Amino acid sequence: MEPKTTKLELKKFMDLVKKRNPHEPEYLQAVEEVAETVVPFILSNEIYNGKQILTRMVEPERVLMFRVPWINDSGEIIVNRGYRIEMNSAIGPYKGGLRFHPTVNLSILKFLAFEQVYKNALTTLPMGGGKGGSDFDPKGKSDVEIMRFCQSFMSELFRHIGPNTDIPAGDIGVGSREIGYLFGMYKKLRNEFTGVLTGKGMSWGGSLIRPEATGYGTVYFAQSMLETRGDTLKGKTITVSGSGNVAQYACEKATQLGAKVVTLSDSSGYIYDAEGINEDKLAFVMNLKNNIRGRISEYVKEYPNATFFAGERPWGIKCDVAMPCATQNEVSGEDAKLLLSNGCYVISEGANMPSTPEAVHNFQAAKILYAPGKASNAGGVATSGLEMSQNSLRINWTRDEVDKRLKKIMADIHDSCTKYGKNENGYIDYVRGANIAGFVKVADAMLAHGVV
Ligand SMILES: NC(=O)C1=CN([C@@H]2O[C@H](COP(=O)(O)OP(=O)(O)OC[C@H]3O[C@@H](n4cnc5c(N)ncnc54)[C@H](O)[C@@H]3O)[C@@H](O)[C@H]2O)C=CC1
Ligand SMILES: O=C(O)CCC(=O)C(=O)O
Repeated sequence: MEPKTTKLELKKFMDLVKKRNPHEPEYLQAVEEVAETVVPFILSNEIYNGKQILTRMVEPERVLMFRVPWINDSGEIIVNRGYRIEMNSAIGPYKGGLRFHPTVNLSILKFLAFEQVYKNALTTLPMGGGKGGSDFDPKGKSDVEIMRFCQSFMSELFRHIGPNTDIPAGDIGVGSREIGYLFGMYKKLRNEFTGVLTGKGMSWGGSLIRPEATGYGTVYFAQSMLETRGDTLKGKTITVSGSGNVAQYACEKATQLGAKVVTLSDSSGYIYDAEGINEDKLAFVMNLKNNIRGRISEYVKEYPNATFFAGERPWGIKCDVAMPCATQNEVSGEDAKLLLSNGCYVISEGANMPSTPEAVHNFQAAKILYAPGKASNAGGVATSGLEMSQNSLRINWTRDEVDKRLKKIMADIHDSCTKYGKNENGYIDYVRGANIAGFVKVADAMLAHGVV
């Protein structure tokens, strides 16, 4: 018997999602942004209509929530909460990062996991979507505390993941140090050496260019957008937010391509360096953030020509291109107006969902080149996919080989966005393009698999 089909309606659909996910504002925001473009597409494409595909997609395949007890350096027992959202495995094993940050909750991880499903589909690689993490705050913790926490976290997570099941990686607060501790514990518990995590160190299964990939990819995507207008990054002034992994390598690649990056930030404020953050200054920031783990305000002590603005975000600084690379909802509607009034005409998001719906609306209404994170920051997870391929083949590609593949993937994502997002007047709606291209790939697989 054929299942009974029910026609999709945006309002009814969103009412249902809101009812099922109360108190999850970030998740509802991410779903609504996709539904606004995908529902009309479903309604005009008979094969998807009535199959409840979107209704199935917004229900995670599995949500894991667990206790993470550990002992701090003062001998106290601390209890954090761990999560893994296994969102969708239609096109491959669950894949996506782990976030350690005090703000982590179910809403944030579900929004990230949902975005990851679409993003991973865009990469053209066989990866489903997932995300996880903990409300653990790595700030101010000793190295040994970080290790103990990671070991406790993995002592539960290990039974749910595997190289063909679910492959976590880094995100905010999880870098190469944490991946090392997590991998060590997984290896001990399972007694096997496999590519169960990506972002690994080079001597134990990592890929060249993975640390750089998200930031580089965001810049490559900006380049592709500029090309549609016969333009390049050379000579452009860029504002970047964040000063972590994504921000650092966005700054590096943009500078290599002849642009001038004038800002970086962290949760305490931003620095403005009108002369540009060149290679030497970036090396200072990398040491400050990756080794010393200090605040971005230290920058102005080393480079007194720069200014630190406490508690502010960098969107009031005049620029041609903005790359938000810190966190979700860091660009408000008002920030967007400010960027536009100062002449900014390219936004390439390195972070996940950094622009509020009002900001996205303002960018699109002004017909500037605006790329949502699920397209422009997909280079990180794509290179994780390349790390998985190298692990399976038991080989290591050269830096040039991985970078060449990353560039091609980012160009292909740009093509997919253009295919589904180009309006009759020639304007490319990258939000619609990314959402529909991602949806089609996952939906086709779900249709083939039946109602499961
Ligand atoms: N690491 C990766 O490969 C990928 C990361 N992303 C996204 O990029 C963004 C940055 O991640 P990473 O650079 O990996 O993390 P990170 O931990 O290396 O750096 C995070 C940066 O954001 C800043 N930040 C965090 N919360 C903030 C807040 N509330 N206000 C202002 N600044 C804040 C931190 O100070 C830090 O500079 C996140 O949205 C993440 O989801 C997206 C794709 C891949
Ligand atoms: O490399 C990965 O698997 C995860 C990257 C990630 O978390 C993201 O794309 O947001």
